[in-house]
Amino acid sequence: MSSSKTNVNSSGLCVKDLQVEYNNGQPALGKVNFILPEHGIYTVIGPSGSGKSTLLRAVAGLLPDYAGQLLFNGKAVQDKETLIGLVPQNYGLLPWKTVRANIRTALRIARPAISDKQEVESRIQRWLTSMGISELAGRYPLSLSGGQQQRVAIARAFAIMPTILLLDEPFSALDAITREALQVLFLEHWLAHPVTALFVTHDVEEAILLGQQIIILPASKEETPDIVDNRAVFGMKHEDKRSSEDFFEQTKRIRKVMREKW
Ligand SMILES: Nc1ncnc2c1ncn2[C@@H]1O[C@H](COP(=O)(O)OP(=O)(O)OP(=O)(O)O)[C@@H](O)[C@H]1O
Repeated sequence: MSSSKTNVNSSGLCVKDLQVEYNNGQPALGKVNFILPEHGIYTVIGPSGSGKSTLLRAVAGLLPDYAGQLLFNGKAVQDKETLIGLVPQNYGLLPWKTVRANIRTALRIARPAISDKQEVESRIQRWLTSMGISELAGRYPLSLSGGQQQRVAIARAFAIMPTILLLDEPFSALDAITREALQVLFLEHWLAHPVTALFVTHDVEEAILLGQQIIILPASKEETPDIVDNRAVFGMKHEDKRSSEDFFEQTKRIRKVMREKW
């Protein structure tokens, strides 16, 4: 997508001419432009080292330095009003706190205005129930399976109601069956509570199943990312996606870009 099309006044997350170099002066992320509309979800794929995590770190406000602009509804994403939720690959749970306390701590930090204890507890309970893990509330993260820990991480991310939800390969450490179950669960929750989301994955199928648009980062920092419109597949019933002609066509389209640019 060319930078001229990236209008900084658009609503949603506007990434304009974003480029990142770490201290060593090597480019970590080539020039990226896109607009993720509010309540939209885009997936990001790219080869190892192409800058997927760097892109998320920049949006999360974790990088002191970058070139370009990062705006949400016209304001800098670092603005206090923009609450960022992050679901990392390694779940990011506090091992010394129970499942319930993990979510409670996140709420206390991210949503200090919700001070009513009962409201906090009922919100935690609601999310634990909807992620199918209420019986795990008193357990510690390290006593849980990877899939269970990731359910907790997702419950926690949705519970704080972030302005932007960033997911960094959240399912890549899981076995195929658990992964597919969590894809369905995540999508159901996202459809019910469509938070503006950027979802990084290594997996082409996952990118097609979960993104309205798919941002494909190239291996070379000199090249422009490709952005593939995936609304046709995204709009289907989840169980029909994989067997559809559109899904097959998208797979071919993305693999072609991978052959040329990875
Ligand atoms: N803290 C850092 N300091 C210096 N260079 C870094 C740092 N973090 C990442 N890089 C470099 O920036 C580039 C992009 O890294 P990044 O982790 O964003 O890629 P990625 O696409 O997420 O890779 P992977 O799929 O392997 O996780 C790589 O060349 C990496 O070596």
